[in-house]
Amino acid sequence: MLEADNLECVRGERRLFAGLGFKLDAGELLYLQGRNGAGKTSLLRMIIGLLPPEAGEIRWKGQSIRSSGEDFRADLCYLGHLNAIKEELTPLENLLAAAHLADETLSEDDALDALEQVGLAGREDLACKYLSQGQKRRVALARLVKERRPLWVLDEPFVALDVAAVDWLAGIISGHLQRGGLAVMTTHQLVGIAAGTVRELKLS
Ligand SMILES: Nc1ncnc2c1ncn2[C@@H]1O[C@H](COP(=O)(O)OP(=O)(O)OP(=O)(O)O)[C@@H](O)[C@H]1O
Repeated sequence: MLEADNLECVRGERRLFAGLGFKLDAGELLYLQGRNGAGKTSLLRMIIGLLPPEAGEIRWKGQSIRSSGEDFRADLCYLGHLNAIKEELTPLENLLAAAHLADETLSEDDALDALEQVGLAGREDLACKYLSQGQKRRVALARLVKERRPLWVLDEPFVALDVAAVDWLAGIISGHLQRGGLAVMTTHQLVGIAAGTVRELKLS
């Protein structure tokens, strides 16, 4: 469903990678690995269509993501390494706003349920600026609880999470894969995620 052929990435003066390819089908997980600066985030940005490759092509359901545009974006959920939450808004407001921006329907009850699942019950109405780093990360990750778009692209999703939250997130990603979803993620910590197939791609 997601395929990349012969990708080349140049940032500034440096060629980060060339001739890179992969194939990912329903229920499969792709881990991107590599040292700091190897180009993992750059590759994720290519996959979501924000960074055009110097050469090569990425296809979703057989069609180039450059021509599938809106159809591709409707199937995509991207979580960056920054939390992309508004500090002045509460967790509940942030979650509802994120759903609205993504053109998704999310009821207040579902949002409250998601926040409870990420351990933020009792903090729903507190401005995010008063939350800890890990709690802010949990607000961002709460989006995934009700997320049913098939392709998840996650940049360092486990950063700042405690052991219990790492387990919780691994379970959420496993559930997505078991429903036939796909996930691409960067990580510096290999976390055990139950998946039909786990692929690893190392950028050097
Ligand atoms: N807009 C840009 N212009 C020039 N160089 C850039 C630009 N964006 C990124 N780079 C460079 O590209 C390289 C790869 O960056 P990238 O963020 O993709 O690495 P990464 O593998 O995700 O690293 P990390 O593990 O530290 O998050 C870095 O050397 C970075 O400085």
